[in-house]
Amino acid sequence: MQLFVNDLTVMDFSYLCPKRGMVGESWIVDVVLSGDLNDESMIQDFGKVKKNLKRLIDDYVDHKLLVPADYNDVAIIRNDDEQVDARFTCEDGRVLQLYCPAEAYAFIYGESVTMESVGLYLREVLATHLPENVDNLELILRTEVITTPFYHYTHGLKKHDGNCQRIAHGHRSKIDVFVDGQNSLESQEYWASRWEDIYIASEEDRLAFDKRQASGDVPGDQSYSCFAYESSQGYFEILLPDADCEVVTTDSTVECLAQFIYDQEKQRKQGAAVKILAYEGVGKGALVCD
Ligand SMILES: Nc1nc2c(c(=O)[nH]1)N=C([C@H](O)[C@H](O)COP(=O)(O)OP(=O)(O)OP(=O)(O)O)CN2
Repeated sequence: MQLFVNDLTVMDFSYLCPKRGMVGESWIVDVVLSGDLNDESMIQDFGKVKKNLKRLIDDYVDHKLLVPADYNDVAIIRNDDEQVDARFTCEDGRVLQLYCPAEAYAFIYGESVTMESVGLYLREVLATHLPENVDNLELILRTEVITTPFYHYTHGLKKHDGNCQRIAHGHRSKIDVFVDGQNSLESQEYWASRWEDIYIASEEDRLAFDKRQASGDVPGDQSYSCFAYESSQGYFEILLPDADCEVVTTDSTVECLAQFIYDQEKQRKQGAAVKILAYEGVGKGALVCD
């Protein structure tokens, strides 16, 4: 007998990719449990499946930076104070470096982070938390079907009192733009291109290179920026190429990003009526209009 739960949760995270750099993602999780019926004539109470498995997925992947532990150009140094220094060099030589509390990362076996490698990692964790009558668990990871332009972004919300304060977590997000009441595919494509695999930083978090806590030089081949902040989970620092960043003068909540896109579109469309629906992952976001 099998029990399924679709849309168990959405994992919002970022990962380091040899080709793309830092990629924000939102993956929907479905689960299938196989086993015998228990005393309640259930494989497991849906309430328990949802609560327990979602908590584990939140603990092990959600809002973390996923690092492919077997990639040949990643250096990971765990310091005594539980800060982890992760320096990742992409195939084209770009360096991405983070210096964050250990719980901000998940180290995934394999040379790259894929649905398959994350599925194996999670399955191993979840399998040890199943009741005795359940003998197998299948995880299905998938992305939202989006038929219009979308982008992948990574950010951190230093003022958030939960895990969104982690400096490198992200989302795969749809963007809807209406100009004079009409859907503007041109604007949507513009933002999907501008924010393809982007890191969104706040100007006030910029850190001078000589104040960095992470080890290693700033590469000299292209221009880099460093951003850092202290929040309730600890000290977070990131170094990355300027070409991979959008630096805003506000926080990067979805409300602020919708306003940023709105302001830019008002300039691009020279006074036309503009309406923006900016998403943060799946099924939620902020709306700004005239
Ligand atoms: N009003 C806003 N609330 C939150 C924002 C925001 O921009 N505006 N942003 C965040 C975080 O960035 C976070 O990544 C959002 O993720 P979410 O999955 O919604 O958060 P939870 O894990 O708490 O929700 P689950 O349903 O458990 O996945 C937070 N809030």
